[in-house]
Amino acid sequence: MNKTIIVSNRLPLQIAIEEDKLNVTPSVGGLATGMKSVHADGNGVWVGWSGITDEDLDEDLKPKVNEKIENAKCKAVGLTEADVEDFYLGFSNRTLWPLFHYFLEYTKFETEQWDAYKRVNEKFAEVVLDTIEEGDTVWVHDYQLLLLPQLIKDKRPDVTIGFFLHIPFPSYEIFRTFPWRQELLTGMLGADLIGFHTYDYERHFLSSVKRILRLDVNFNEITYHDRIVKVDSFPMGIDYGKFSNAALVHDNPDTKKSELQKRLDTHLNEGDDQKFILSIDRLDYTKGIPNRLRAFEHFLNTYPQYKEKVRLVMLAVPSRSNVPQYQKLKRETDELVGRINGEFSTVSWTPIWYFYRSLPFENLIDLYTSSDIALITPVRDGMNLVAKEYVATRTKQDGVLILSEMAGAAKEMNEAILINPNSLEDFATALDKALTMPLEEQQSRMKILQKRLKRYDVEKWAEEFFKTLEATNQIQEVAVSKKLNDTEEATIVEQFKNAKNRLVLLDYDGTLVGFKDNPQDAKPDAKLFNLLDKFENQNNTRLCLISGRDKATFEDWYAQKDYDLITDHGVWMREHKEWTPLEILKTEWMANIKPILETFVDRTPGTFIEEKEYSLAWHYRTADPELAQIRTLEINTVLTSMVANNELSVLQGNKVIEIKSSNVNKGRATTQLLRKEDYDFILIMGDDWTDEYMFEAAPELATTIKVGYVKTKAKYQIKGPEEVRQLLEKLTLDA
Ligand SMILES: O=P(O)(O)OC[C@H]1O[C@H](O[C@H]2O[C@H](CO)[C@@H](O)[C@H](O)[C@H]2O)[C@H](O)[C@@H](O)[C@@H]1O
Ligand SMILES: O=c1ccn([C@@H]2O[C@H](COP(=O)(O)OP(=O)(O)O)[C@@H](O)[C@H]2O)c(=O)[nH]1
Ligand SMILES: [Mg+2]
Repeated sequence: MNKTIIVSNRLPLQIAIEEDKLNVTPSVGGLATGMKSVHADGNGVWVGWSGITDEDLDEDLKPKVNEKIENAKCKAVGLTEADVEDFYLGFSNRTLWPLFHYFLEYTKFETEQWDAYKRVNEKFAEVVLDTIEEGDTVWVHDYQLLLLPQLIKDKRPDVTIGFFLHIPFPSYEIFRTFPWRQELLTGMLGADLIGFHTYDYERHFLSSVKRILRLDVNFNEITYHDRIVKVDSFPMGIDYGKFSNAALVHDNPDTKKSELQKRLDTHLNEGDDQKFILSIDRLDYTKGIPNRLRAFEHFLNTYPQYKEKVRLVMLAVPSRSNVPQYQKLKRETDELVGRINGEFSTVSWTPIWYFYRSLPFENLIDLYTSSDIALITPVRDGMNLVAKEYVATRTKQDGVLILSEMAGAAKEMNEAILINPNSLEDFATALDKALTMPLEEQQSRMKILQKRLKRYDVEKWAEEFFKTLEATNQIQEVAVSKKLNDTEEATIVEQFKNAKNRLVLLDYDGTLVGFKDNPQDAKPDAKLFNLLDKFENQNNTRLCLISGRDKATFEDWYAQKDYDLITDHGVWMREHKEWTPLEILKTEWMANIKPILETFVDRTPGTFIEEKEYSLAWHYRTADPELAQIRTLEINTVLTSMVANNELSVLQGNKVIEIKSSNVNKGRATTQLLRKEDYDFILIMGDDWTDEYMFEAAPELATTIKVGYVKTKAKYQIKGPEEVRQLLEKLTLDA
C-alpha cells in the first residue's frame, strides 16, 4: 500500500538521555503539534531528528531509542554535535529564521554553516530515499529542509513531492540579500507543489522566482525544465476537536482539577472583575515578548482602574537557548518582568505571572479556559496556532482574542481585535476594548471564528494539500504529453539512416544554444561547430540554420562555414556562401518606430533595442519581469495603429518583442526551401513562438520537435539545447 513520508527537522517526539534513562517528550512548536494528528491517522512514516546526537548514542542505547522511534511510526536521521551546531543552531536558526522573519540585523551568513546545511539536507535525503517505495508520496516541511525536494527529485523523478513552509517567505528585497538565494530556490523547486500559510508569502516567493531564477510564472504555476511546479496557499488549521473536547471535559464539574487550575481559581474568586490576560509562545524574538511587556506597562499607566484586577499570565516556552539572540532575549524578558512587577505589585497583586517552561497539554487547557483575553502579538509569525487553540477552547463562546496583524493567522481571524504590535497605543486601546466588550459581542465574534476553525481544521488542511498535490500530477502529464521517448527517438534515427535526401532545419537561439543576457554573447561554441561540421559532411544531407538573427551577425559567425542560413525570420538566405533575398521589404517605417521604442528603453531599465536590417527588436531579458509585462502591453497598444498602416506585425518572442513586416516569417521561408528539392526525411526543431510557423508549414512526413515544454504544433517535445545536441550527435554517429 502506498504511503506518505512526512519529513521535518524535528520528530513529533523528542528523546533525551537523563541519568542514563531515556526521557521521551512530545515536541513543542506549531509544526509538530499540528502535523501530529495528520500522522497519527494516516498510514505512513515520519522522518526527522530524534533530539539525540550521534555522539550521545552508544551501542547500548541505540536499539532502545530505535524501538521508541519505530513504535511512534517514525524513522530517525542521525545528526552529530557539529550538525546540530552548524545546521540547526547555525544556518537554520541564525540565518534562515531571522532573515525570513525580517530580522536582518540578527542574520549571519557563514559559508561553513551553509556547507553544514547542504550536508545535513543530504543526510535527510539519504534516509528518505532509503524509505521510498514505488508509489509513495513525500511531504517535506519547513525552512530547515529547503534543499531536500531537489535532492529527492534528482534521484527519484517518479516520486510526487510536496513542500510546505511554516514560516513567512520574505519579500524579494529581503530574500535577494542571501548569498545562496539561487540554490535555495532551486532546492524548493524540486517539489511538485509548494505550499505557504498565506497568499502574501506565496506572492513573495513567486516574485523571487521570477526575478532571481527568471523563470516563467503563469498565475501560480512555474515552468521549470520539464515540469510544472504549482504554488498555493493553505492556512494551517488545528486539531479543533481535540481542543474543544478537552475544554468540555475540563468544564465538567466531575473532572478533577489540576494544581495549576486550583491556583488560577483562587485568584479568579477574589472578585467579579478579576481577569486573566494570557500569552503563550516559544521564547523567540519573533514573538514580540518585550514589546508586549512594555505595552502592558503602558496600559496600566493609561488605564489605572485595571490595577489589582487584571493579570498577565505569560507562558514562555524555552527554545533554541544555545543561540545568543535567544539568550539575550531571555535576559531582557526576565529584567522587564522584574522591573514591571517591582513597579506595580501590591501585597495582594502581582501584575505579571511569568512561567519559563513547557507545560503539559492539560495545563494549557487550564490556561486557555481560565483566561478572558488572549494577547497574541508576534512581530512576525508564519501562522500562530496558539491563537487558534485559544478560540477552540472557548466552549461558552466568551472571551476575546487580541491578535497581531503580523501573524499569518490574522488573515483568517478578522473577528479578533487585530493590532499593530509596534504600537503601544493599539495595545492599550485593544486591551481596554476587550475588557469592556459586552458578552453578546464577544460571542458573536467567537461564533464566527469557531465555525471557520472547526471547518478548516488540520485534517482538512492536509487533505486540501494532498488533493492539490494529486492534481499537479495531472497537469504534469498534460504539459509533457509530447515528450520524445526512446522508441520515438530510435525511429527517427532509423528513418534518418534510411533516407536518400535529408533536410535538417534548425532554429538557433534556444535550440542550439541557451539564452544569454546579451544576445551577442550567445555565439556558437567550438563543440557546436564540430557537431554541425560533422552533419554538413554527411552525404545527401542539407543543413540549414533558420533564425530571427540578422544577416550581419550570422555572416560574421559562419563566414568560414558552408551551412545554409536563413536570417531575419526569412528575409535572407545564404546557399553555398551566396546571399539572396527571399523577400523584398520596405524599411521606411523603422525611422518612425525606433524613437517610440527608445522611450520605452529610457523608462525600462535593463532593456535595449536590437536593430536589424528589416526589423527592430526590443529585448527585456534583464528587466524587472513585472515592469516588463506592463511595458509589453503598453508597447502593443502604442504600436497598434502604426502596425496596421505599414503592414507590420509585432512578434512576441522569448523576452523580446520584434516589429517586422507582416509578410515575413519562418513558415514562408520554410515553404520556399521545401520547393527546391524533394526530401524523404525532414527534421525541424525550434523553441520559440515564431518557430511555430515552421511547424505549420511542414509536410506530414516531417519530424517536428519543439524545444521546451510549452504548448506547440510540433509532433514532439524535447527539454533544451543540451538534448537537441545529443539527438544531433546520434544522427551523425548512426548515419
Ligand atoms: O524545532 P524548534 O527549533 O524547537 O522550533 C519549533 C518550531 O517552530 C516553528 O513553527 C512554525 O510553525 C507553525 C505551524 O505551521 C506556525 O504556526 C508558526 O508560526 C511557525 O513559527 C518552525 O517553523 C518549526 O519548524 C519548528 O519546529
Ligand atoms: O508548553 C507548551 C506551550 C505551547 N505548546 C504548543 O506549541 C505550539 C506553538 O505553535 P505556534 O504556531 O503558536 O508557534 P511556533 O512555536 O510554532 O512558532 C502550539 O500548538 C501550542 O499548543 C506546547 O506544546 N507546550
Ligand atoms: Mg529560438
